[in-house]
Amino acid sequence: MLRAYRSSEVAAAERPLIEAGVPLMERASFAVSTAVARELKARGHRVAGSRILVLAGGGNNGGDALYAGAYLARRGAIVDVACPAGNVHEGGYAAAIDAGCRTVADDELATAARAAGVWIDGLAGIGLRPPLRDPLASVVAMLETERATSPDEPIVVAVDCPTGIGVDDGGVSGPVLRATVTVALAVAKPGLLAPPASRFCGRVEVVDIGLSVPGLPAVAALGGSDVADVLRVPDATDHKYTRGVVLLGTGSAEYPGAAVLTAGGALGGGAGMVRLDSPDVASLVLRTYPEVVTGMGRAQATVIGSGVPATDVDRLRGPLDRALAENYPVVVDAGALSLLKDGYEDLPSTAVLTPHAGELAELLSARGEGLTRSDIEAAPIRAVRLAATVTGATIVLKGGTDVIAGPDGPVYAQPARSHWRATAGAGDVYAGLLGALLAGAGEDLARAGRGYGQPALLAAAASWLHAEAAHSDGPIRAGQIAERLPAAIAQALRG
Ligand SMILES: NC(=O)C1=CN([C@@H]2O[C@H](COP(=O)(O)OP(=O)(O)OC[C@H]3O[C@@H](n4cnc5c(N)ncnc54)[C@H](OP(=O)(O)O)[C@@H]3O)[C@@H](O)[C@H]2O)[C@@H](O)CC1
Ligand SMILES: Nc1ncnc2c1ncn2[C@@H]1O[C@H](COP(=O)(O)OP(=O)(O)O)[C@@H](O)[C@H]1O
Ligand SMILES: [K+]
Repeated sequence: MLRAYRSSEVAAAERPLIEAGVPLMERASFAVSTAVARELKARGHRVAGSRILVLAGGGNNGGDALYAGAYLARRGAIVDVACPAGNVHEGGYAAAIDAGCRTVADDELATAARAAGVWIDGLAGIGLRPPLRDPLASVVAMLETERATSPDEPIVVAVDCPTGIGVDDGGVSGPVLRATVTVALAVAKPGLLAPPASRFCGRVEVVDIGLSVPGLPAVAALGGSDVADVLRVPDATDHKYTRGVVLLGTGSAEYPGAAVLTAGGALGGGAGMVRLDSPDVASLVLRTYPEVVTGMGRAQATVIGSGVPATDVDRLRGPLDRALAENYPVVVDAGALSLLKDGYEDLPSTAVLTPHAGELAELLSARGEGLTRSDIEAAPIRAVRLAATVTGATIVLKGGTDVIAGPDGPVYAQPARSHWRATAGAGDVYAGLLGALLAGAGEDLARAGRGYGQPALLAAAASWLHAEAAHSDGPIRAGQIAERLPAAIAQALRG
């Protein structure tokens, strides 16, 4: 699991170590130099003879970059050092010069940037309060133009974070120096995991510098082994009912395929049984999935709304109210979200809403919170937190990175592995899959009651599996994502 902590929490954890003389900057800069060497090696280059540009701001982030430049110069790299902020970390600068680095004047920076195969971004780290001001804003804009027009893209190694991102809120409010790899010191930061800032980070590597941050992370991203920990694996005592029954109120005469796709998601996600309560589309679903049982009956999780137009959602009130009354999890997707615009004031966290940004904007505005779709896309962490607080429910904001929050606990940010996933029906598969994971835990969730963080964790696990199943180098259909879910589960369990 990648755990991200806010800059104030990192700074507070760092303070006693620095006072005790623990050489954090030495460790951080060594880790950065190692990451640079590894990037060069991966492209068939050696450190010795490589041209490297250190971009150093006036704070400790610049210090890290300068000491890293010194290490690399000692290994034979040709290292240029640019300090465009007007001030510089003195110890780092002295070390760099001592190791043979060359200082680049401001008017030589573009030429030095073009000549270098690697840029080390130490302009600003967790001390940055965005948006970036001049002169750094102009420097970053110039470097981005340089990169866009250069025939050989440089490897950009960001120290702690790409300069310019909203480290704590994941926002992007001005120029950002896009990274190839971000070397996160000690822990990740929210902006490294959550969009839109995370889109500027490249690969995120967290390096151990002997600093741990206490408490729950603000944002987390599950990996395969975390998913394995929350999956319910059947044993010799299980049968179809104990594994979890998913009831689907999905699909309609207008959108019949959504019922097929949610059923595929639920079956592929390991439901013990899938029941379908959508008579209009039952024969179509049975043709693809004869395993599905039609009609009402007991279920440990309910999925409603995928492929159900607003004109037809009233029939879903019954299954929704029943799930809420019995405290069983319910996934409220697509058309069924419109039911929540009126009433349903205080939902439990076992109600999991799966809007895309447009649907979330509508839901929030019905609840008196005037956020537009673009406000939500610009600040998804804030939007899901707000929606979870206002509704009481667990929110899955679907997109290139799924951003998930319950009324308490961390926000989860689960990235797609391939953007070919953005295809019609992929969300239906997700809803069914999530139904299966919730059904597996349904009895426990029903007993645990309100405010319980597990639904968000299960939704994050569903996002990981969905991303894995949708991983593709070319176009993929939603039905194929459903078919690949069993392999994704097997992969998580293999570790
Ligand atoms: N945590 C750890 O474990 C360790 C942390 N370490 C490192 O310390 C870093 C944090 O260092 P930090 O606190 O000195 O701040 P930093 O990121 O260099 O930024 C401050 C500079 O940015 C500037 N600046 C600010 N806002 C700006 C704006 N809008 N536009 C333009 N400029 C702006 C600000 O200028 P000022 O506002 O003061 O004029 C100042 O010059 C951290 O990310 C990591 O790399 C490691 O060395 C050791 C272990
Ligand atoms: N840019 C993107 N890259 C990868 N996945 C995406 C992107 N945008 C959306 N997705 C995913 O595609 C799915 C789309 O769901 P949704 O909008 O509900 O579509 P539908 O209703 O057609 O199924 C979601 O699982 C979402 O996470
Ligand atoms: K940086």
